[in-house]
Amino acid sequence: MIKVAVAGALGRMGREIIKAICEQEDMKLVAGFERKGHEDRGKDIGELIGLGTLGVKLSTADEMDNVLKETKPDVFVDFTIADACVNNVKIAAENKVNLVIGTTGFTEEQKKEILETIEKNNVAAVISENFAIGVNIFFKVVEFLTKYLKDYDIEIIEMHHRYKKDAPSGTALKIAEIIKSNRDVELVFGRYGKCERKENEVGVHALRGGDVVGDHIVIFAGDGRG
Ligand SMILES: NC(=O)c1ccc[n+]([C@@H]2O[C@H](COP(=O)([O-])OP(=O)(O)OC[C@H]3O[C@@H](n4cnc5c(N)ncnc54)[C@H](O)[C@@H]3O)[C@@H](O)[C@H]2O)c1
Ligand SMILES: O=C(O)C1=N[C@H](C(=O)O)CCC1
Repeated sequence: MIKVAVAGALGRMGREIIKAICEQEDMKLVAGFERKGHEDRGKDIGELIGLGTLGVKLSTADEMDNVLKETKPDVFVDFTIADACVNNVKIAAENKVNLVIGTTGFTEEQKKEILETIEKNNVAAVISENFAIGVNIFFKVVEFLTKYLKDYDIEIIEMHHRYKKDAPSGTALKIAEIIKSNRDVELVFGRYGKCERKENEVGVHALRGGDVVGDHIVIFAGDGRG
C-alpha cells in the first residue's frame, strides 16, 4: 500500500488528488494539510470534501513535522503556493518522504532551494508545472516547431480562472524555457505603449477570468514569404 500525504488538501487540486487517491486500490491517504490556522483543522477530510468519513483528520502546516513522523507516508504531494511549498518540501524531505510537486510560481532562488533540499536529503521527486499528458506532448510539439520554424515570431498566451495566484502560469514559463533553450530569444512579459517587437522577442501574456481551467496558446507567426 502506498501511503500518501497531501498538502493543500482543501484546495482546488488537493480535493481532486484526494478523490483520485481514494479510487486507487493500492493507495491510502494518511494525512492532509492546510495552512496554519485553518478553521477546519481536526475535522475529517473525507467529510469536508464530500467523500464520507475517511478517518483522516485535517492537519495544519505547523503540525506537519509531527504528523509525518506519526503517519510515515511514502509520498508527499504538494499543490499549495510557492512560499508554503518551499517550507513543506523541507519538512517532508527531512522526514525522508518522497515528493510530488505540482505547485507553481517559484522564484529562481526558491527552485534552487527545493532542488538542494531534495539532493541533501536524498529523496525521490517528481516536479512538473503541468501533469496533463496532452500538455507534455504539447511541450514536445513546441520544441519541434521552435527548431523547424526558425524565423517565425513566437508569442505565448495563457488564460486561467480568476482564483489563480501566480502569473504567468508555470506551464507558460515552461513553454518559454523550452523555446529559450532552442533559440536565442528574450522574453517580454506583456506589452504596453511604445514597444516595437524586436526580432528575437517572445511575448508571454497572461489572462485571468471566470473558472477557466487552463488554456495555453503558442502562436508561430510567419511573414508569408516562406
Ligand atoms: N502541476 C500541475 O499540473 C498543476 C495543475 C493545477 C494547479 N497547479 C498549481 O497547484 C497550486 C495549487 O493550485 P489550486 O488551484 O489547488 O490552488 P488553491 O488556492 O485552490 O489551493 C491551494 C491550497 O493550499 C493551501 N495552503 C496554503 N498554504 C499552505 C501550507 N503551508 N500548507 C498546506 N496547505 C496550504 C490553501 O489554503 C489552499 O487551500 C498552484 O500553484 C497551481 O498553479 C499545478
Ligand atoms: O489552475 C492552475 O493554477 C494551474 N496551474 C498550473 C500552471 O500554473 O501552469 C497548471 C495549469 C492549471
